Amino acid sequence: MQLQDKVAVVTGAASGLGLGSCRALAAAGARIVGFDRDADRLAALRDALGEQAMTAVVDVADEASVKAGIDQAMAAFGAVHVAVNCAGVADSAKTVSKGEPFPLTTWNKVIAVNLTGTFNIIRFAAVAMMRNAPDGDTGERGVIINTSSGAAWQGQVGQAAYAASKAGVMGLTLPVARDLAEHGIRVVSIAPGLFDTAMVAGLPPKVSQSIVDRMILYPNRMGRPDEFAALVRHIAENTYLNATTISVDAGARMQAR
Ligand SMILES: CC(=O)CC(=O)SCCNC(=O)CCNC(=O)[C@H](O)C(C)(C)COP(=O)(O)OP(=O)(O)OC[C@H]1O[C@@H](n2cnc3c(N)ncnc32)[C@H](O)[C@@H]1OP(=O)(O)O
Ligand SMILES: NC(=O)C1=CN([C@@H]2O[C@H](COP(=O)(O)OP(=O)(O)OC[C@H]3O[C@@H](n4cnc5c(N)ncnc54)[C@H](O)[C@@H]3O)[C@@H](O)[C@H]2O)C=CC1
Repeated sequence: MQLQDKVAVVTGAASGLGLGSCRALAAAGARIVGFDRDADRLAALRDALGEQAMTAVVDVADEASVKAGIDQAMAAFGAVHVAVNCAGVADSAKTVSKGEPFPLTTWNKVIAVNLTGTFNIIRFAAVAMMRNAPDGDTGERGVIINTSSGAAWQGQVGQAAYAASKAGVMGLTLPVARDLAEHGIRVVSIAPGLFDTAMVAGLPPKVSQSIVDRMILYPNRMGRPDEFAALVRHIAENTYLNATTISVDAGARMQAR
């Protein structure tokens, strides 16, 4: 899809990989609709991108909030062509810790944001995309890009909920792509390794340091949000990519710890 003057909804837009995606898609000429639950940092995004962007405080886990956000995007820009799911949380705990079972509140939160939240955006964005006229050459109406994680295959100690949520994102990619193919809507997920964002800054330093020291092949460093965003842009622009999950991880392979 040519991104010039298209409309891209990005969740988790106030930080990290979502913010990087907003910048990259804006640089390609798209108008940006940034969703996040963090109102203050969304204002910074709007200030940075000016009239090319609008933002809305949206909780992706909440159906009514997502519907209202997509309605706002339609009212402001008249269409949705691209949806990028980056909102996510990484709360971790061991399955049993100090004799106590994994807190179900943590499980429910991680699944609600990472998995249900992704599907909420998919559902409402797809309805909006179906209103687009098909591209004259390709028949394309839209593209949905999800963020899974290397943890979907290789979750570490403490990542049961997170890994399950990200495996869920990977798992829904093919059936949703099949559901939406007849409408000219593609669905592709990205499985990042370790990227330098607020989420990773929140991990115990021992955890992130041991990944950088021992588990990343080459280049031996964390990824930068612009390196993730370059892949988002490529997926949006390359109409032949569909129904798959692409790793961007410098060859990282997680050990137990
Ligand atoms: C964000 C992405 O999408 C990409 C990724 O997933 S990259 C992978 C990110 N990994 C994680 O998020 C791991 C999550 N797990 C954890 O943070 C921790 O395991 C936990 C907080 C859940 C439990 O930690 P804990 O209660 O200290 O567990 P415990 O078994 O007692 O730990 C023993 C030791 O191993 C260390 N350890 C635990 N998990 C570790 C890990 N994954 N890597 C390195 N060291 C680890 C602990 O720091 C502790 O060290 P000390 O004894 O020196 O304090
Ligand atoms: N940073 C990394 O190494 C990796 C990140 N990921 C995934 O990439 C995505 C982006 O993560 P980062 O940019 O690293 O994290 P981040 O913490 O920098 O950004 C996540 C954003 O999501 C927002 N958010 C959280 N819950 C929300 C909700 N319910 N509704 C709306 N917004 C919400 C936060 O406010 C924040 O702005 C997440 O899905 C994460 O799981 C996957 C693999 C690796």
